[in-house]
This record gives sequence, C-alpha cells and structure tokens, in this order.
Amino acid sequence: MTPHIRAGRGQIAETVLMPGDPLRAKWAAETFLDSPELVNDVRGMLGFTGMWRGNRVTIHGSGMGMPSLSIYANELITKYGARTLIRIGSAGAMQPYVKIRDVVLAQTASSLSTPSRGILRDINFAPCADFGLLMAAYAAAQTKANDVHVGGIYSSDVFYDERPDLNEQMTRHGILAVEMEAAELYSLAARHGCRALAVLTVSDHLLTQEALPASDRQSSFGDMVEIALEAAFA
Ligand SMILES: O=P(O)(O)O[C@H]1O[C@H](CO)[C@@H](O)[C@H]1O
Ligand SMILES: O=c1cc[nH]c(=O)[nH]1
Repeated sequence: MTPHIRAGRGQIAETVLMPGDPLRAKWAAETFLDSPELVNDVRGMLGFTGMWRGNRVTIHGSGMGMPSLSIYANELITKYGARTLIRIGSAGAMQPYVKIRDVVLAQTASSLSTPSRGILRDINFAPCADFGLLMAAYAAAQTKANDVHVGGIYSSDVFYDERPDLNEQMTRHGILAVEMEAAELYSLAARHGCRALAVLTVSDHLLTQEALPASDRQSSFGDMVEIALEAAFA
C-alpha cells in the first residue's frame, strides 16, 4: 500500500498501461483483459489487473497533468516494481495532416517544464520513448484502421492555453500533438531504468477546432489500447 494506491504488493503487474481518465482504465480493463480485478480506487483513481493473451497487465489511471502522473508512476515503479509503462491518452492535433482519431506515437515529448525540473535544473533534458516499444507499436499500428504518426509531441501544463504564439511555434517545429503527461513519464522512466511510451489518439484538433465528446474519449479508443498491449509483449 502507498498513500495513493491500496493494492497489495503482488497485485500490480510489471506492465502498466496508464490512461489519464480512470473510467478509460475501467473500460479498457473490462474490454481487453481476462478476469480484470479492481486493485485501486483511492481518490477514485481506478486500477485493474488482469491477463492479456497469457500476460499479466495492470491498467491504472494517471489523472490529468504531470504532477498527478508523477505520483502514480513513482509509486508504481518504486513500490510495486512496474518496469514497462505505456500511456494511452487523448491528444490535440497540431498539424493539418493529423486527423481526429489518428494514432500518434510520441517519439519525444517537449515541454516548458516537468516535475523533474527540480532534479534536472539547468539540464535541458530530452525525454524520449523506449525505442523497442516504439518500433513494436509502429508495427502493431500498421494492422489497425486509423492512420498512425510518429514524432515529437508537446506535454503542456495547461489545457486552456492563453499563449497562441506557443502553439504556433510547436506547429512550426513539426510537433504532432499536445497532451499533458508524456514528458514526465519519459523522464521518470529514464531515471529508473524503465521502458516507456505514449500511444495517443487524437480527440481534438487545434487548427480546425474539432472535438470529440467525453464519452468517445472514455471508451472508443480501442486501437490505441491494442497497440499498447501488442507493443508491450512483442
Ligand atoms: O485523455 P487523457 O489520457 O487524460 O489525456 C489528455 O486529456 C486530458 C485533458 O483533457 C489530459 O490528461 C491530456 O493529456
Ligand atoms: O491536452 C490535451 C488533450 C487533448 N486535447 C487537447 O487539446 N489537449
């Protein structure tokens, strides 16, 4: 047990999928895992452990934003022995050729800052995905219906950004999409020698202002979950 996770030590798998939304964790566990067991509900943050094709997997919410993800990822890694952490999140497209429901594999995650900044200080660390997971996810994505893009994303501290110039620079520098957790996940994984990847589904478009409803973000991003599971156990 930790301050934020009530699971016993053996109840968390070495492979953890992390959506921001706890109800996406519930939907994904009930849809894709055999015999999913609820292992956490502290503060309403849901975690489930079950089996996928004979492999043990935990699907645990991260909450929104890097400080929240940092709490759960730290505890999952240091107290429960998680070794492979794959974020399954929604994102806002920042390029005209990236469409709603496309999948984005985050090769790198730029940010203005992360919770790890306190440790890294003046180091302009470049958080990046595990290459093996990235390659396996790209291969898995070729078998799915939606288009896949691989490249840099932007992990923002805010959803409602009042600096349009910032998004313009991200778009100008080829950033594919914005979300709010991957940079800290990659930094933590690097520090603890774990594998990490963010597999994202485009739910919003910053250039066209399209946006999917909350119900779709919660329970319709199946390709992303399958890609994450296939990559984890490739
Ligand atoms: O859908 P999730 O995984 O929560 O991810 C995205 O959605 C939230 C904002 O709506 C942020 O957490 C952002 O990163
Ligand atoms: O952080 C996020 C997530 C989804 N859509 C956005 O526009 N931003």
